[in-house]
Amino acid sequence: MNGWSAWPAPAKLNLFLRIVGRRADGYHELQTVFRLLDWGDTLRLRVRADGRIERHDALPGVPAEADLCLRAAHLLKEVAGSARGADIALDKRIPMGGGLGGGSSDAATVLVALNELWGTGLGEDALAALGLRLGADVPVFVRGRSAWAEGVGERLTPLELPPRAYVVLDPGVQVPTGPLFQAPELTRNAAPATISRFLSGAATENAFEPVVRARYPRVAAALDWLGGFGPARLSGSGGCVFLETGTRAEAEAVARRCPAEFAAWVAGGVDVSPLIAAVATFRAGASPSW
Ligand SMILES: C[C@@](CO)(OP(=O)(O)O)[C@H](O)COP(=O)(O)OP(=O)(O)OC[C@H]1O[C@@H](n2ccc(N)nc2=O)[C@H](O)[C@@H]1O
Ligand SMILES: Nc1ncnc2c1ncn2[C@@H]1O[C@H](COP(=O)(O)OP(=O)(O)O)[C@@H](O)[C@H]1O
Repeated sequence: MNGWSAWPAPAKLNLFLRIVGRRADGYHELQTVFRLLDWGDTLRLRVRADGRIERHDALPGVPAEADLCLRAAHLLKEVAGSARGADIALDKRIPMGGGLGGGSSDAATVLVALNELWGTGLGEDALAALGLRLGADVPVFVRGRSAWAEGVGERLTPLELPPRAYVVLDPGVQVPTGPLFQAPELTRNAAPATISRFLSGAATENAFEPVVRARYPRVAAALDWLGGFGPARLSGSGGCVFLETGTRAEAEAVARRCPAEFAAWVAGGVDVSPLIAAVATFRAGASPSW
């Protein structure tokens, strides 16, 4: 052991996303279903005694002040008043700007893991509130449960969903979230749905899909190709798209046929994040790994 431990930062899919209003501060009220995946990034962390927070492998195009791993570590250190620091390394697998919540999940994992490693003792509610200061998608990853979400995504009701596999397709385009929420053609006043309508299969749309389809031809092409195998959907504000299947083998059969212009892989949906198991492992005195 060299002091490093490995912590999972899973990706998410939005199985449904509807925008039902807009707050006075310009943020949108939405309803969405976050499905956590058994696949994602890995954060490697090591406590430093000198109080410094160091990032070992900067993400291309992301300056330190925008890096969500660093922002999460500094925020926790400031709020909890910890004298300790951390070395942070990230094995990045989740495509950036893909609508799979990679940056948000990385931030949540840093908050949750450093809270353990530093012994700062914040509870789940306090960590979720800190996460919300970093991004609307961070609380679901802190709480670590697939969930029905309202508000800006922070009012969460955990869901137990049937076991499903997913083919996830990356068209190779980064879609920035902010401008999409500003799109004039976005439907932002839809009638609210209910959890039971979602569970019955009657609510599966994503409000961003028509906007992203029209603005990003490669995403449209990915939806069209995957749509040949079943109802393909956009995740979040895109650009990744996905298809739900009953078994992993079905998903793998589709992924194998993916044309070279896209990248495809297969992931399983989980009700509980692998981050929860990592915390339990750490509390039992072992080193988490993923
Ligand atoms: C669309 C969703 C669906 O899960 O995910 P992604 O596609 O980004 O993964 C989320 O709502 C995105 O959450 P997140 O990516 O954390 O967004 P933030 O960083 O908080 O916000 C980026 C920008 O989007 C706009 N924004 C975000 C959330 C929201 N409910 N209303 C908004 O209007 C704001 O202009 C904000 O400045
Ligand atoms: N650790 C990180 N991982 C990914 N993106 C990050 C990270 N830190 C900051 N960012 C910034 O956040 C933006 C959106 O990130 P990401 O979570 O990957 O996409 P999305 O919001 O579409 O799910 C990136 O384009 C990047 O500029």
